[in-house]
Amino acid sequence: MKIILIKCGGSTLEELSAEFFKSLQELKKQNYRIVIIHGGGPDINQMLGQLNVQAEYVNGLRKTTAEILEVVELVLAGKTNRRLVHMLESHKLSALGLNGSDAGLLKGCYLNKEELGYVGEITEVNGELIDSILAQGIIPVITPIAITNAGIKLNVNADYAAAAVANALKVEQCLFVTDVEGIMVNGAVQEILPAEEVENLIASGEIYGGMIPKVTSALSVLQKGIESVRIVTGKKKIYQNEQWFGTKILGKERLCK
Ligand SMILES: Nc1ncnc2c1ncn2[C@@H]1O[C@H](COP(=O)(O)OP(=O)(O)O)[C@@H](O)[C@H]1O
Ligand SMILES: CC(=O)N[C@@H](CCC(=O)OP(=O)(O)O)C(=O)O
Repeated sequence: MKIILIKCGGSTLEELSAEFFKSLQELKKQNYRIVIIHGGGPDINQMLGQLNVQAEYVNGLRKTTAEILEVVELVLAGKTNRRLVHMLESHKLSALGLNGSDAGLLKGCYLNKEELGYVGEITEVNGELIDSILAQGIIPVITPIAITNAGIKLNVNADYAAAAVANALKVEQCLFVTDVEGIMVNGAVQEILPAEEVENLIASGEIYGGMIPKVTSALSVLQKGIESVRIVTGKKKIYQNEQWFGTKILGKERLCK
């Protein structure tokens, strides 16, 4: 089974184009099974703003109090996930919204309870549940909330959640769909970026902010032997006639071949 994991960033959800959905239709016709994990940081911040709650981040991760966790789940599962599933359905792509904390889909543990509060990292993925949905030709659309063994819900950065699911399912392709056409270096979008260069680009500041968890996740996925990881915009097509768009991050072994 050829599985593609697609992470849809909150930055792009409002702007997903008809071409993007057409690409997904084409991928399905080519017998790819699609799994989607979504973000929604901007949606959460908008709601926190309405509630007069200040958003705070440490290294790009949201400090999550019990009150903020409730807002995160309300927004991500109740609004963002619903909207994305509806968009897929309106493009004739059968989709099922899933909260990561249900049926042990995403099991997790605290990342740094003292500093970040209810923020988690994923330790286990219920791959059988995902496989059973994929077997029916349905796209699972996953909200990145994990659950601990003690039944506590945790907020997980969507890029890291995507990497954990990609690694657990051993997907063929992993795509980070965002609001830029790819990774830019000296103002130009890169078609191919060797994994070795990524750390230097972070150190030099060419890769910064929200792109850092994406490339870090990409490297973790490549280390597990997944063939290719791409950063691509949702404003245009991501795939057509066996051609992929965006920046391809190339793993070390691949580069040697
Ligand atoms: N080298 C780079 N090339 C392209 N974008 C970059 C780069 N470094 C940082 N960025 C920023 O990363 C952003 C995407 O990350 P983010 O806003 O967190 O998106 P998402 O919500 O999709 O996860 C881009 O809009 C851009 O501002
Ligand atoms: C722990 C943590 O930071 N969780 C993220 C989850 C959403 C997310 O990652 O959304 P984007 O992909 O749009 O950034 C948050 O609360 O914003």
